[in-house]
Amino acid sequence: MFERIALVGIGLIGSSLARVIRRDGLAGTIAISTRSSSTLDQARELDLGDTYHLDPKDAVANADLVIVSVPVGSSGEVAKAIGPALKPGAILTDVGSTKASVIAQMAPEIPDGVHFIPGHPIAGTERSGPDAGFASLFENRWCILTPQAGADEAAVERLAEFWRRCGSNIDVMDPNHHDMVLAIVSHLPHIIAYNIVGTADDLEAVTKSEVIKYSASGFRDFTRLAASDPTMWRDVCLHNRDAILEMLARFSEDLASLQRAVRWGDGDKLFDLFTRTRAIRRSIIEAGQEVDAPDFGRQVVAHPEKA
Ligand SMILES: NC(=O)C1=CN([C@@H]2O[C@H](COP(=O)(O)OP(=O)(O)OC[C@H]3O[C@@H](n4cnc5c(N)ncnc54)[C@H](O)[C@@H]3O)[C@@H](O)[C@H]2O)C=CC1
Ligand SMILES: O=C(O)C(=O)Cc1ccc(O)cc1
Repeated sequence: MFERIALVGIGLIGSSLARVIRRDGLAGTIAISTRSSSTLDQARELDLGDTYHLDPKDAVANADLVIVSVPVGSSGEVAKAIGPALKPGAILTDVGSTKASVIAQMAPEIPDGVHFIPGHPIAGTERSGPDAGFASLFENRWCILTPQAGADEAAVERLAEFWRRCGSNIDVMDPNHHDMVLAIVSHLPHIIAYNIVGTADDLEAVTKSEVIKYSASGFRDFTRLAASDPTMWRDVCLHNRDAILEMLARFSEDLASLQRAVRWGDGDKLFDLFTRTRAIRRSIIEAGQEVDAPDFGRQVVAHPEKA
């Protein structure tokens, strides 16, 4: 699909892209760049690309697709570094979990003639680093593109086709809407998981050992999310602040109402809520979304659009 693809950042997402691009022959050459030489060495040992560069300018020069896969707080710094080296007509995209902030950081650094089309694959795990990636990560998952008004339609379609070739379905969305939706479906669940595991960790040592011993009982599911990369999630919290605060406010109100139902023994209220939420999981399964994390055994049902 592309002569040369440059991957800036080669962690879980960058290395999964490298693997699927190589497996399916989506590029003539894969150029890899990352900040630390030890991570770059790791990528080389894993044979993820064709050329390896500590200076991202060397990776993006002559690339017709550049994919930035770094924590969202580093997007501006990366854009500043690569901006002057980007080829006119190239497509520049990212995979960041927040979109308005990434656009605000990157757009001013992009020269005219380069097609900047932000993106976000809704696919991942709690693992990080070049050895965590796998080629099938994006299969049957959504990838959201948030092009700015006036973006070149042919370039948007070319990027959409790239993601389809990686196995994903495409949605196009306004960046602020993206940030609001992702705050509730992804950012809040991670914050809640970090919080509950942190609360358990604050308990006395004796209780803590019981927490580990009996972790099969619900707590375990939270520990997977709470094991996610601290840098990535610090940046998500700092860069989707308003939407996360809005969702946390609603969450806290609902939690207070649940607390009241427990205190006053309002069984009907509890039963009604638990019945409503059970139906949500059923609809996720019916929509063909994966319901278990890869480590716990994948249950993937073909997406209806693809079936
Ligand atoms: N982990 C996940 O499940 C998902 C993550 N994302 C987004 O993808 C992006 C990357 O996340 P992961 O691959 O999971 O992270 P990761 O921690 O596995 O990899 C991050 C990579 O970026 C590099 N890096 C960090 N700062 C850099 C800089 N200033 N210049 C150059 N390279 C730099 C690191 O060396 C590493 O190679 C993040 O923006 C995240 O929000 C999107 C979807 C899912
Ligand atoms: O591991 C999980 O359950 C995830 O939720 C993965 C994930 C993390 C961040 C994203 O922006 C998208 C997907």
